[in-house]
Amino acid sequence: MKNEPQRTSTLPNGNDIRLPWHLRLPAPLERDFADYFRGSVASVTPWAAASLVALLILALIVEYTISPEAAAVTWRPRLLCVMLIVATALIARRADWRRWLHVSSLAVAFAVALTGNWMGLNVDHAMAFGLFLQTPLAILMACVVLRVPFHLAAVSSLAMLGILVLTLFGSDRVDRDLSLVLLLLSVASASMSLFGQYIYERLLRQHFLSENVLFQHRDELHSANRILENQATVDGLTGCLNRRGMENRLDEVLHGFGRGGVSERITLVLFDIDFFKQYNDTYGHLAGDDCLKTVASIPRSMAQNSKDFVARYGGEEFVVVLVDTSLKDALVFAERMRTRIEQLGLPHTGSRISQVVTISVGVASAGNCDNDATNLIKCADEALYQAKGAGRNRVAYMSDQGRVVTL
Ligand SMILES: Nc1nc2c(ncn2[C@@H]2O[C@H](COP(=O)(O)OP(=O)(O)OP(=O)(O)O)[C@@H](O)[C@H]2O)c(=O)[nH]1
Repeated sequence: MKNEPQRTSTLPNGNDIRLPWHLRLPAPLERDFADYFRGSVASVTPWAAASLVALLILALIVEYTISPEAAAVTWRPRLLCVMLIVATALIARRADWRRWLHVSSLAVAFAVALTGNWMGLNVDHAMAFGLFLQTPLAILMACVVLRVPFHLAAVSSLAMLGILVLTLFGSDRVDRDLSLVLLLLSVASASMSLFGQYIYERLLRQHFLSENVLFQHRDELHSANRILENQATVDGLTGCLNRRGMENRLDEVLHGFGRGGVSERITLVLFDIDFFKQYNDTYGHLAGDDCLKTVASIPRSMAQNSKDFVARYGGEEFVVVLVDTSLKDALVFAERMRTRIEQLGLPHTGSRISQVVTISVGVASAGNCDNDATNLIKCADEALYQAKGAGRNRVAYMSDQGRVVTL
């Protein structure tokens, strides 16, 4: 047996699209489709209008060639129809007028149909009977050329056929048999054009639905990508950026600010929990995880600028990047963060320098470290190493002269 490919998406694909016979879609989709339909019609309306105008002018030339007297009667209604067609073409060009497009197209169709009937009764020539056939022509035009929606075209066709019946059978001028032939011809061409319009609209709706499904698939894919990207750059335990996320963001801010020429105002604060190995050994790994979460929450609550960010650089090492901050302000930040973590009073009996959890901090400014991410981290790491060496639970920084100073 042939293996069917496994479907992972819950969204429908092209084969799942089934339209009801009446073609109506659920309300919100139907509204979107109406806009989509008008948009697709608007692009062809000027061409349709041009061909209709050409047709009417040709009809007038033919009428004039056959009978100049007849043309003297028909040119005015023809001109009225041309004016309406031009108005419709203009409506199609303006997006804010397009809601009138179908109304205007129907007005054109009715004008051509009714003037045909009127001319049929008033032109005193054998060809006058042919003018009654303008009624099906108008239906055809409304349905196919100007692409009026099927339900509107169907109702209008019925109305126009009703008018044709009244005109033909209400006048003594037209022979009964001829009236019947004209009516049957009209019904036949109206049915054909309506059928064509039904098929066209069905295909258009199916195309619209396929596109809709495609957009939904695209959105689903985008949000899946966003989730994956988030998972790839965020640390699951603390909710801070992970190392990869940090490197991306740091490059971004360094380059972004570099363009503005102020990347020296980016400072990097690197800190590490003192004797964390002993913390794990004393309280267990789970308690160690809780400790990491609590400690990380302090710089996160302190970072003010929306571009600042906190990242977990390694096991119990964190980075805070302060954007548009001088080294002096960053040192104030670092010292305050160190104090607040100490003041949390998280018991740490395994620490050799305190009874509570403390951190050591290294600070470096991009201005002092070549405005480069790798160098900036290296400078901060050097400062952190010195802070550890100087007894831990303190802040050290890389000075302008490239020397590490411990506070
Ligand atoms: N609970 C927990 N522990 C972790 C995690 N990641 C790393 N660690 C632990 O963090 C400890 C880091 O130990 P060290 O690098 O020796 O650092 P330290 O004990 O803090 O020593 P100093 O930095 O010199 O004060 C190791 O014991 C790791 O197992 C984690 O996600 N959860």
